Amino acid sequence: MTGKKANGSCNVAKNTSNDSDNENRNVYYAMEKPTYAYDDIKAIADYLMERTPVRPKIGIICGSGLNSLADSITNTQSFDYENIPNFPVSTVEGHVGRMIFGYLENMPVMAMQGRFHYYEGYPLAKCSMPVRVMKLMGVQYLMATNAAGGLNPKYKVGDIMIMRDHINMMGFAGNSPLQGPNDPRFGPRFPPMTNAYNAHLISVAHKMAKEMGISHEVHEGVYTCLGGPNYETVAELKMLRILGVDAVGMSTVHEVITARHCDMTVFAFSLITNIGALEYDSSEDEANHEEVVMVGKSRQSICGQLMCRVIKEIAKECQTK
Ligand SMILES: O=P(O)(O)O[C@H]1O[C@H](CO)[C@@H](O)[C@H]1O
Ligand SMILES: Nc1nc2[nH]cnc2c(=O)[nH]1
Repeated sequence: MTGKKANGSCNVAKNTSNDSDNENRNVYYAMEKPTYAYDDIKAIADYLMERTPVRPKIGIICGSGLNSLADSITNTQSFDYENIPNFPVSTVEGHVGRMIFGYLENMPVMAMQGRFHYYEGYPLAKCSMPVRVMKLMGVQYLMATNAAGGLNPKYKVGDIMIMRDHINMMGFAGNSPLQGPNDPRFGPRFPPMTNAYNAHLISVAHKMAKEMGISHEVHEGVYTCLGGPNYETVAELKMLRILGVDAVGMSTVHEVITARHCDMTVFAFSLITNIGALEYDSSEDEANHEEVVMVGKSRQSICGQLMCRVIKEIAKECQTK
């Protein structure tokens, strides 16, 4: 099954016409609602569960240009974000704006083709709200991907950085997806982040990279998320490097915090789509989103293979449990 037709009922939307007035209203509506209470999120999860028989164990978030990570999913059913009541909409090129349900390596999965970013105007809690929808649908593992600028001098464009850790720069400034009243049905008020990224899955990913013969282009490092949408200045990049950042982007950290808060196991990686310019005269090195999306598209097959192999290992482990 593919798409809205197979689903039959996922066209039950706030707006059924797609003229630009309605589109604008949808965007406005999605931005208007600043936070989601447990019941709001449960209503979204219920809406989806009433329309798909898939009970996902793994949630995937596709980064910029990485939509086709979801292409290997079989028996798919998809829901455009704009047709899911109270769901935000994707406004960034390279983010399709669709939730796919189906099976990967025999594991039931749901995949977001398109995520939400702070710079789009959404508060962090809203950016990562879909992670809580995943949780309420039964997801135990979050696999997040992103496009990022490389800061570690060993990294080259097209390399993959398995996320070992992150530095929550936006958190330093008092901005967190967990800000506001805590609902203990999701998790504790003060969740630890020491082991945010699952060490076992990191070692599985290295093993898989070795089997694929791509170990030389797969690294392990520290990611940071800045608010964007502008890319960094030279001074900012130099500072981030001193702080121990290997790759910089505008996403993922809030999703991971939200996932760990509700006790999901997290695996994440960055595709290095550009190299952060540490010199003023290197104008040809200036980051641009077209290049980011293009590199994403050119490397999505290899990223997809790595992800599928990690999922295959999770599937094996789930069978023996
Ligand atoms: O993190 P993802 O969504 O992959 O996208 C990254 O690429 C975009 C900038 O080119 C930003 O949105 C940044 O976060
Ligand atoms: N902040 C940031 N996000 C990115 N996403 C892809 N490349 C970059 C980058 O260089 N900086």
